[in-house]
Amino acid sequence: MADNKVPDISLNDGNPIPQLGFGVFQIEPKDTARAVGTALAIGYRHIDTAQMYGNEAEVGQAVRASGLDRGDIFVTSKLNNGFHRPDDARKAFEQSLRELKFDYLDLFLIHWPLPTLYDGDYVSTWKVLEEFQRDGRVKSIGVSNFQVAHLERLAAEADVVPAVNQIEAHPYFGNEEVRSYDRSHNILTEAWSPIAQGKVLDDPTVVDLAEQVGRTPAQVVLRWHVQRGDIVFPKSTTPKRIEENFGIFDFTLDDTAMERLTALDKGENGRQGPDPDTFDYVPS
Ligand SMILES: NC(=O)C1=CN([C@@H]2O[C@H](COP(=O)(O)OP(=O)(O)OC[C@H]3O[C@@H](n4cnc5c(N)ncnc54)[C@H](OP(=O)(O)O)[C@@H]3O)[C@@H](O)[C@H]2O)C=CC1
Ligand SMILES: O=C(O)C(=O)[C@@H](O)[C@H](O)C(=O)CO
Repeated sequence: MADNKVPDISLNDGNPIPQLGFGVFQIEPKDTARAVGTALAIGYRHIDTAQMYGNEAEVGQAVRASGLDRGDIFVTSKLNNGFHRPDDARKAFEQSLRELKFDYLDLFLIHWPLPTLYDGDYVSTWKVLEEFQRDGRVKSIGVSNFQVAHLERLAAEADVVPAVNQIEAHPYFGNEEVRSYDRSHNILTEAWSPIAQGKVLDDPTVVDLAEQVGRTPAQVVLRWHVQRGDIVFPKSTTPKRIEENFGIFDFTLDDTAMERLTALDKGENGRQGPDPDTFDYVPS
């Protein structure tokens, strides 16, 4: 059997990103260092956190406790929704570095475009991320939950093309229009909720394919994502599942299997999370 080795993908700025990472949304701060420590011990080298998750400090703690070099672990965080105004974004970014106790981040994202807030202005926010990249405190910058219209505005008004766009994607919501824009503009798609928070795992097609290839439903779905070329970072606090989700680079799905999973797409009805065109949540 082939070795299970996580490949790096080159971002449009030349920096490498491991194609599989570990997501920490909805992991309580008290459980985060243990979960991230388990992931790092298994071999994950990419962690996806956010200011909104309230667990950056514990992610930083787990990185230091791992004994690994900081430079060997790719860490992403995201600007929280209350901080789109340039001065607020500067302060919030500095707070992330303080929480993590890092002197740089590998990737920093605008978490949501919030087109109905801040007079629809995410461009001035983006220009502040360009500033962080220029001064070396973040290696790569990107966006999350940006729809095609939002990306088109950045293309027209900003200097740097986002390295990634982190969007909801899984077999029930392929998000192909945004993925297709990303692909044709050299923006790497990161698929959030890659197993739809577990909701796709008992789908009869997924179960059937898992039996055919002798893998688990989660492994089959995660493998579908990586064969589409996207980045994934499934979340789990269960050590056995953290290990299971890591084992996706030593088998392949054939074209028929890929097509059967793609055909599960329910369009907008398959979306599990908020619609980025209307989402306006700002933490109090
Ligand atoms: N940019 C954005 O707006 C968003 C980004 N994200 C990012 O994407 C990451 C992943 O998405 P997330 O929403 O957490 O959902 P996922 O699709 O990763 O699913 C996580 C859920 O699935 C369960 N699970 C994990 N692995 C398995 C398995 N092998 N078998 C069965 N069940 C399993 C987990 O349970 P348990 O923990 O109990 O094992 C948890 O309930 C987040 O952690 C975050 O980093 C997510 C949402 C929005
Ligand atoms: O997990 C994230 O990154 C999110 O943005 C979500 O928490 C999102 O805000 C949501 O699901 C709100 O219901």
